[in-house]
Amino acid sequence: MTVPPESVTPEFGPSGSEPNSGAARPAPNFSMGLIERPVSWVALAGFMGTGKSRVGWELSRALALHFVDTDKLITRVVGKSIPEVFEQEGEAYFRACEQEVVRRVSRLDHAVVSLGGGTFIHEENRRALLERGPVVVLWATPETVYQRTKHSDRPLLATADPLSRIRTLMTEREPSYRQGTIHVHSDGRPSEEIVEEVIERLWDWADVNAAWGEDSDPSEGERAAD
Ligand SMILES: Nc1ncnc2c1ncn2[C@@H]1O[C@H](COP(=O)(O)OP(=O)(O)O)[C@@H](O)[C@H]1O
Ligand SMILES: O=C(O)C1=C[C@@H](OP(=O)(O)O)[C@@H](O)[C@H](O)C1
Ligand SMILES: [Mg+2]
Repeated sequence: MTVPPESVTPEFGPSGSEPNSGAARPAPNFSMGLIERPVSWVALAGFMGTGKSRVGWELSRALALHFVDTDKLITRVVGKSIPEVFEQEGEAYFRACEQEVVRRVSRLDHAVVSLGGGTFIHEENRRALLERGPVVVLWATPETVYQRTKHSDRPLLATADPLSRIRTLMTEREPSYRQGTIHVHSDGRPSEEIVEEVIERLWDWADVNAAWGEDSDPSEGERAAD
């Protein structure tokens, strides 16, 4: 499976109204052809509706990195929407696709990777991602998730009582999400503010990594020539 060029485009928003086009965008640190960024690879995990796709896209713009949304990549490769994949191929097939995509995105560089809500639950995925680099987990209350997803077509929430489903699934998955590297709350906050916090926390993470002498990525926490 190759990574198609479409995978670097956002999955939301009409053209001309990209979420990060406003003045509040964190200033990218460009100077004399050098880009200052805390990391050159980062993944976003968390429950459905916490903002992984949106924040990931905005973060990729702020850090001048490619953007990959694993759900988008699966729909491109399989040629079906996520609800169609679930309905026609089954959830197990979708999870197998996710595993393959995780293997591939773990080998990428210069990328922000937004995962699907279930991707980080699978232990093998979690291990591969955490070995590759920092995984930022976005959090939101069940009520926020419900408000943000109620008009969407997420197959796991297509039930008579989606809020109860959200609560149950979130409780089940919480121990896995807790294993992320950095945790950021998204309730009641504009995405620009979340992106700013994520970048600050990534700098802190990169500083600590550098202090411990880890050098899995030579551009982390340094000025990287691009
Ligand atoms: N911080 C936020 N504030 C308000 N709405 C948001 C925020 N983050 C995301 N959204 C909106 O919530 C919905 C779900 O966001 P999305 O990025 O698709 O979440 P995920 O990828 O985690 O499922 C989208 O309509 C998105 O625009
Ligand atoms: O939580 C999950 O298991 C899922 C989350 C979805 O992604 P988002 O978290 O981006 O909505 C998508 O991968 C699929 O519907 C399954
Ligand atoms: Mg998403």
